[in-house]
Amino acid sequence: SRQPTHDLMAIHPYNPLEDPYSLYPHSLRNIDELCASIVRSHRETSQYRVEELHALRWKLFNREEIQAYQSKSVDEMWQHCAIRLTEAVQYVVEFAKHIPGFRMLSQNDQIALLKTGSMEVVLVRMSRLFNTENNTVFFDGKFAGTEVFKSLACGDLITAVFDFAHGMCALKLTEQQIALFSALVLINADRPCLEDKGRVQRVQRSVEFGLTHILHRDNQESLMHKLYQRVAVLRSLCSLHMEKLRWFSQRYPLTAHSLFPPLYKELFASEAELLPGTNH
Ligand SMILES: CCS(=O)(=O)c1ccc(CNC(=O)N2CC3(CCCC3)c3nc(-c4c(OC)ncnc4C4CC4)ccc32)cc1
Repeated sequence: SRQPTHDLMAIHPYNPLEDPYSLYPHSLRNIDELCASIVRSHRETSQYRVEELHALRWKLFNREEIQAYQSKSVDEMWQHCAIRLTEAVQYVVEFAKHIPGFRMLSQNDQIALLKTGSMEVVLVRMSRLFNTENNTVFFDGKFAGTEVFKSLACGDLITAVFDFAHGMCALKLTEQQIALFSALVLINADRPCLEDKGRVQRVQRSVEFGLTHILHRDNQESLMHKLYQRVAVLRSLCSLHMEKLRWFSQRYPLTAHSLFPPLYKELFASEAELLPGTNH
């Protein structure tokens, strides 16, 4: 039976006879072109190429550098991380803009999808920054273990992020599979506050078809089910993050509301907090 929370990965049976193009009136001639444009967009906006990360994988923070991170105050470290995360989200916004069909959606729906999906895509992409051999993540130019994030005072969240990344790395996804999976995480017709759900659904279906097409071609249809499960973990990770963010904003209101990068107000502030006139 279809579990309601996982309809994002509704299994779309691969039917080679069905011409995907006939289903989705896109400017693209066929499903290969759709996949190619999403993969190209992922490559151009992935912030770090896997080859670069591989070359840097043993560049670790030394004792002094770790000490420096750990002696930051909670709000200093959150602010420092916020800047890094905002950079990562901006690349995801660029990625979204080149997903065929995304720009055809209304401004409101584009913001609504990014508001709820950009953090999820950042987390999927973060799994590419992991070196599972020494349990470190590429952060601030070097590879960092969980101890670097101690002063964030949210060890459970960091542990959950590291665990999620290990789970993603275990799937050994190719860049093409990560590209299509990221697009599918973003284009989700069940996100709240969508004006034209039907239109988002059509774009979602074409991306779903692209992912099943790629997995069929790679002879890895079994991955779909595992990606299915990853989406559920992503959701819980993001709600844990929002919970920490609420805790942090209450404890350090000044930092959260004035120092967090403007993207915060754009993407994460609740409607009530949005400055008048910035409503889309
Ligand atoms: C989104 C733009 S925004 O609205 O302005 C915005 C909104 C919220 C925050 C506060 N959260 C935060 O800073 N977080 C949370 C998390 C850890 C849990 C989930 C992602 C994280 N991760 C990183 C990060 C990495 O950021 C690019 N890159 C590698 N590693 C890491 C750390 C292992 C977690 C760096 C900051 C960071 C900041 C900014």
